[in-house]
Amino acid sequence: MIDEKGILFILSGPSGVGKGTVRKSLFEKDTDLRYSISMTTRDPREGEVDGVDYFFKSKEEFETLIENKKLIEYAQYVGNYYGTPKDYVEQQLESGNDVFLEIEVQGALQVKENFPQGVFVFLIPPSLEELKDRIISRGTETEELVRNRLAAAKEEIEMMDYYDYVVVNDQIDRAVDTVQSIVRSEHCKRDRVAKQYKQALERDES
Ligand SMILES: Nc1ncnc2c1ncn2[C@@H]1O[C@H](COP(=O)(O)OP(=O)(O)OP(=O)(O)O)[C@@H](O)[C@H]1O
Ligand SMILES: Nc1nc2c(ncn2[C@@H]2O[C@H](COP(=O)(O)O)[C@@H](O)[C@H]2O)c(=O)[nH]1
Repeated sequence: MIDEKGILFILSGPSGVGKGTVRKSLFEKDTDLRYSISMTTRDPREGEVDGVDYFFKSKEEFETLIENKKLIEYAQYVGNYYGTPKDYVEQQLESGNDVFLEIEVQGALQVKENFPQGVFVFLIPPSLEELKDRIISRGTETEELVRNRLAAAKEEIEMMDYYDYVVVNDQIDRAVDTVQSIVRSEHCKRDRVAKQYKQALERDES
């Protein structure tokens, strides 16, 4: 059995582009991925469950997590904190499992500093008008929050050059297939496969 650390996949993109929709559909197809449930201080939306959609925290609890270095990244986004739990991600990667993060851009850039070997995927909408329609039609944000999220979206889209892959989420099935192909092809990267073989050969010789 070849042992190797898991791959960290990071999916980013502006609010409303469809990250959650793509991720849920991908996870129905690829059961080997592990989703890292984020921490947030925002209020749960209708139907959201603590420990499934997010770990919902108070501002004080979140700031304690920051102080105790329990997050691999965190960001303030449109008035709330969001962050990725360190222990879960590190344990899963160490056990050889691939981990999937769905996070905004400031956080993704922090992850890139600490996990440069991660695979960074940016999801973009077919147009800004379509993005606005998607946020509004989801029906979860006030008018003010829609405006704030769209303002953030414009800055986020400018950061797409920092990503390894850019996927247009025009049709959901096509976007999911593309992200799944990225996951598969990362497993076939020559360096990764060569390293696995080298480790196995070294073990055989010892
Ligand atoms: N390809 C698509 N075509 C049309 N509508 C879509 C598509 N992908 C997602 N949507 C819809 O767009 C809305 C926003 O999707 P979703 O909540 O997945 O976005 P998100 O990027 O995860 O947002 P956030 O970052 O705010 O959590 C949802 O109503 C979803 O059904
Ligand atoms: N930096 C991080 N961003 C995160 C994390 N979890 C989610 N997010 C992103 O925040 C915005 C808003 O999310 P919403 O659920 O309020 O719509 C969105 O872009 C998420 O992807 C995280 O752990 N770190």
